[in-house]
Amino acid sequence: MSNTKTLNVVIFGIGNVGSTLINQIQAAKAQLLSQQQLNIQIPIVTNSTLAFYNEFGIENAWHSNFEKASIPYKIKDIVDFVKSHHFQNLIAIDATASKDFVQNYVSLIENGFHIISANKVANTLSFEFYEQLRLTLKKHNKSFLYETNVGAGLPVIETIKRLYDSGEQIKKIRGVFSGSLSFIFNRFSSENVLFSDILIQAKQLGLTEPDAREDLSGTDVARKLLILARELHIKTELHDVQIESLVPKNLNGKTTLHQFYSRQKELDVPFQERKQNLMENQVLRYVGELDVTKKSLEVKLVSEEKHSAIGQLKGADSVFEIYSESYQDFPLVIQGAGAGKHVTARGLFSDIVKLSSSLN
Ligand SMILES: NC(=O)C1=CN([C@@H]2O[C@H](COP(=O)(O)OP(=O)(O)OC[C@H]3O[C@@H](n4cnc5c(N)ncnc54)[C@H](O)[C@@H]3O)[C@@H](O)[C@H]2O)C=CC1
Ligand SMILES: N[C@@H](CC=O)C(=O)O
Repeated sequence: MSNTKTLNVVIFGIGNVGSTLINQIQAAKAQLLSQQQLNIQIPIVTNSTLAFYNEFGIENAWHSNFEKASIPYKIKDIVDFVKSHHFQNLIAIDATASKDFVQNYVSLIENGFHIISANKVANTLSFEFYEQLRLTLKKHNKSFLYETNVGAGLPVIETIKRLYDSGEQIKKIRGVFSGSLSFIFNRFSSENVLFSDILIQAKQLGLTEPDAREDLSGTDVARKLLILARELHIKTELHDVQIESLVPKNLNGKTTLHQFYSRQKELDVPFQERKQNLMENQVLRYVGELDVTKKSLEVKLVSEEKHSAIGQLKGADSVFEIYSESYQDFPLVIQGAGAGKHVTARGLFSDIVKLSSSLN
C-alpha cells in the first residue's frame, strides 16, 4: 500500500498571492512527493467569477488554461465537482480580499473543506461570527489556519498562541504591523521623494491591499491588532480600535477606488508638511499597539527616533515586539518582510504542510 498522502487544494483568488502560491506548489511537487510523501493536487482555481477545473490537478500552464477554459461558477458548483470525484483531504485557500467570500466558509466546512486564509476579514467580523465559525469547525472536525493574516510569512500568530497556551502573561505587543506602510515611511522619511510616487511603487510591488485605502486608513493594521487580541482571548471588535487614518477626508470611502488612484497626488502636501515637522533625529513610522492590561488597541503615525529598533526598519519589514512576564525589559522580537506575494504565498504553503500532518 502506498504511503503517499494526497491533498486536494482549491484556490479562491488568483491575484498576486494566489498565483504565486500555485507556482510555488507546482515547483515543489517532486520534492514534496519524494521527501514527505505528500501529493498536493489543485483541481480547481477561481477568480471572483470564473473557475477552471481539472480533475487530475492543474498543470504548469494553468494560467493560459484558465484564460482559455474557465467558466462562471457558484460555490455549489465547486462542492458538486469535488463530491462527484470523491476527493478527500479538501482544503479551500482564501487568497481573496473579499468581504463577501467569507460568507462561504460555513458551507465549505459543512461540505468537508478545511480553510486556510490570507484574507483577514473572517477573523475581524463580529465576535459572534468569530465564535460561530469556530463552533462550526469543531462540529465538523475541520481546521482553520491563518498565519498569513498577521505579518505575512512571519510566525507571529503561532508564537503568540504558543506563549498564551503555555501560560505566559503577554502584556503588550507593539510594532510596525504593515509591510506596505513600513516600505512607504521607511523611504519617505529618508529620501527626497513624493509620497504619491512611493505609494504607487508599493502597489506595483504587491505590498498594498487591492484597495490601498485599506492600508492608508489604518484598517488593515487595525485588523491585525484585533486578530492578535482575539488570539489572547480578548473579546473585542474592529470598532474598538483607536485608528489614526492617513486618508484625507476629501479622498475617503466616498470616492471610488479609481478616483482615489487618479487623485493620489493630493496626499503629497499633507505628508510633506508632516515630514518637515520632524526633528533631525526622527523618522515617521505607522505603529500599532495592543496593551493587554488596559485592553486598548491603537494604530497611529508617530515620530520615532532614527536609532530605535522601529526607527531603523528597512524595506517592507514589519516588526512585532512582544512584552510578557518572561520578556519584560527586552521584548521577544519578530522581524522580517511583512508583505509581498512571495513571503505571503510561502506562509500559506507552510499552513498547508502544517495541516497535512493532521490528515490521513
Ligand atoms: N499582498 C500581501 O503582501 C499580503 C496579502 N494578504 C492578503 O492576501 C489576500 C490577497 O491579496 P493579493 O493577492 O495581494 O490581492 P489581489 O487583488 O492581487 O488578488 C485578489 C484575487 O481575489 C479574487 N477575488 C476577489 N473576490 C473573489 C471572490 N469572491 N471569489 C474568488 N476570488 C475573488 C480577485 O479576482 C483576485 O484574483 C488579501 O486578503 C490580502 O489582505 C495577506 C498578507 C500579505
Ligand atoms: N497590505 C498588507 C499586506 C499584508 O497583510 C500590508 O501592507 O501589511
